[in-house]
Amino acid sequence: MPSPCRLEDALPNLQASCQRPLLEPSDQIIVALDGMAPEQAMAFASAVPALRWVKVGLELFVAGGPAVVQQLRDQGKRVFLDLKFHDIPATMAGACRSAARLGAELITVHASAGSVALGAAQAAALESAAAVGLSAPTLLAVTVLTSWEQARFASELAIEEPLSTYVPRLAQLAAAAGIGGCVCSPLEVAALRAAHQEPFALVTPGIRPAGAALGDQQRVLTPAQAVAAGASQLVIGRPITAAPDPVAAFAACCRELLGHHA
Ligand SMILES: O=C(O)c1cc(=O)[nH]c(=O)n1[C@@H]1O[C@H](COP(=O)(O)O)[C@@H](O)[C@H]1O
Repeated sequence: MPSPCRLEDALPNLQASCQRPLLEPSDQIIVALDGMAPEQAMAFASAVPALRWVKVGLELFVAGGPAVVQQLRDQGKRVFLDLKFHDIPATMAGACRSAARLGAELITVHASAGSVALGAAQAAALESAAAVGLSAPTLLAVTVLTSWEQARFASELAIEEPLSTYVPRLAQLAAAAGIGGCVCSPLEVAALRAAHQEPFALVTPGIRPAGAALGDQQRVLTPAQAVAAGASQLVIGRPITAAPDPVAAFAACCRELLGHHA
């Protein structure tokens, strides 16, 4: 994790390279604020004005709670609250009711919770946001985590169906329950996009710029490949946040997408 000072020092370079044409790519990239204490996450976000979307995951939320979401929103950031709810219908609904009140615009649930739980979660999120005068968040159903690879998924979970049909099956379940989009590997985006047109959102983690370390990710593509396949937005964490120069790494991802749009 870089010090906020270094980020601030590097900021003019980012601003110079992030003029108007970069706005669209910077709307497509969601930076996962993992591996940071709440105060570091706040410093990171404020040091990168071109960064529009941030993801608050389990690690940051458990450490900082709902205040983290509010503080990021106060900085003008759009928040993806990624707590991956997976529970019985009543608990899923209650969790989404509370999450929607925080002003998160994207919220994750697990598709494998099933259609009753997904429907209850969706209804609760809509009702709760409306009750406090907020726009309804988009619920995203996580299909199969990008850290799974086919062979281990089959052997450990005893699910023999190929991911190439299992993931679309979960996406269909979510869409039929009224969920607004899915989280999937970029490898599955093209098939899901063929079946589910916009505005159904396809958000893809498992993004690795060419040459970046895979870490625990298994089903990956580069930023440009993921967008070319039909991803709505990309979640990128360590390739940016653990880079020697995170500001430059963010700008490089934006430029890669600009090249794709050109
Ligand atoms: O829901 C997610 O965001 C998610 C789903 C998934 O299948 N795979 C996955 O990596 N993620 C999240 O996306 C981020 C990826 O981070 P990096 O691997 O560091 O780019 C992490 O915050 C994960 O929690």
